[in-house]
Amino acid sequence: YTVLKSTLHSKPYPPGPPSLPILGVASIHPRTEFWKTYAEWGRKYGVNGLISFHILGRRMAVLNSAADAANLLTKRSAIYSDRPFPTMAGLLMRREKSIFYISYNERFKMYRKLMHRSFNPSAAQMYWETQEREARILVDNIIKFPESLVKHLRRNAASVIMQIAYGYPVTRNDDHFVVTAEEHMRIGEISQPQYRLEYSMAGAPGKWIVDSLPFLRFLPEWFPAAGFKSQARQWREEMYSQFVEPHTWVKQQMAAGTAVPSFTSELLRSSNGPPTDVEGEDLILWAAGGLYAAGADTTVSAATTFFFAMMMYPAIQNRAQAEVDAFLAAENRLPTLHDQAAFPYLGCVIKEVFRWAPATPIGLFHCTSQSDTYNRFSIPAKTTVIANIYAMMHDEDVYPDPFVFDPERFMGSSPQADPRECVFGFGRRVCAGQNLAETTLWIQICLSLLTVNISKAVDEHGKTIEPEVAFTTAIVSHVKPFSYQITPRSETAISLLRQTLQDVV
Ligand code: HEM
Repeated sequence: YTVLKSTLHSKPYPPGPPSLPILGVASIHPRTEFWKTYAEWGRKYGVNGLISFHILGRRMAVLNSAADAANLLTKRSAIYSDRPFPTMAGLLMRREKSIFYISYNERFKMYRKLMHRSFNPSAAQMYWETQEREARILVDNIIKFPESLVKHLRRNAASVIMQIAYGYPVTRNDDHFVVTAEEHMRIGEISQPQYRLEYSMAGAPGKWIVDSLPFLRFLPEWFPAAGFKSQARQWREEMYSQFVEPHTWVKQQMAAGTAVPSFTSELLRSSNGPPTDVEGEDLILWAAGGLYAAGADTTVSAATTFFFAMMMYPAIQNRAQAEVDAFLAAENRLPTLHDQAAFPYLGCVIKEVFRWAPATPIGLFHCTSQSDTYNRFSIPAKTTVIANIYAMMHDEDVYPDPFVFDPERFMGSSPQADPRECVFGFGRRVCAGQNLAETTLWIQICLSLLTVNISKAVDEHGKTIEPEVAFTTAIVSHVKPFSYQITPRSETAISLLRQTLQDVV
């Protein structure tokens, strides 16, 4: 059908790898780190990296260059700002109001307005105290229990997000709200049904026959082969209650006069926010509900990459530590988010963390709302459009020696392009929490550099264990588990840290 359509078209689709009728590239599509394959296909078959292909009839276009992403996703955002909407994980689970799935419509614009009001760089300063306090708790935990580094990073990200979204402090690893939010991410909030991804029970390809044969959705729930319908209903209800429970908690806190300022409480309270009638409240509930899935895992991925990179590049760790040590010596206090400008090298380290191993290598998929023509190619309506952020961040023309972790790229009189222009996505769907992500990471990284060293682990014969540089395949990709050693440093910084933590208690 697609082939026929292509031949009938006056303009061809962008070129792509060899493809079979019906199956498309399904048989040659890799299961892991397919962003590397997309980059390769872009070089082999593409026009400046632009390629397209289909999988089981669904047309996909991959943008391997930042220029194409800017030209289409940003400059033509009126056409390129929808999201693909899968049958099982989207339609049957009624996720059309989810910030990840919602089309580019009036309700979507309201979400973005609410998030912008609360998360723009100046408004987001209201969360700085929380981010700073949580970062101090994080570092204290890392010093005490270094073997659980990633667990601490997870708990920290969860706690920061839950406080931003609901003013809800997470004090235990088995916190009810966090456990259910994690479970629902696994079910499928940012699942992409074309792929086998970690967080995609609802979106796993081939798992739900209704994704291939959408008309089956009309079967009644009791029909023998329609088990997917009751599963969808159960997940839909569970995921909805995951949004309702913390929202209701905020309302109880507000009624009792004990609510701390948060995204939800400020909007429920604000006179110039949306009217808090049933409809307005539903908007706030769905906007806040997406924050955990969007912000927790991504932040953990970037923070873990930071520790991994510092372990792999000790000279860079030393140089970043020299900068934070000089601040401590001059000021005799711990840095806060107000001090960001005093750490130029640290700023470059963070940019390089974003570039070297982008947390979302293929971003979140966009979808065209109408057909378009780009250069001499046709991009039909309902094409899934993938920005290959990984490829853009490893483009040798933009970043020479792209696999080397080198913050100096961003220094001097002709710095290389700022990765933040790409790693947070594009156009009207660009990450709504970019500033929050950057500040959370900044304070975590700054305090970690001051207080701990990370180095490669040593085996029982005293031999250094060389870690593999390997990443998981998922919408949010993580460096694979690695051995390391963490040791405390700077007694002055640690005693200042413990002092401030006591003040908090
Ligand atoms: C290192 C951390 C993060 C990275 C790398 C990241 C990256 C991204 C990317 C690539 C997208 C998709 C953009 C597109 O479709 O073009 C996105 C969307 C989004 N992000 Fe982030 N993000 C991070 C942290 C956060 C945080 C902390 C929050 C909120 C507190 C957040 C909230 C969102 C939301 C709500 C969306 C959906 C926007 C939409 O569909 O309109 N993100 N993010």
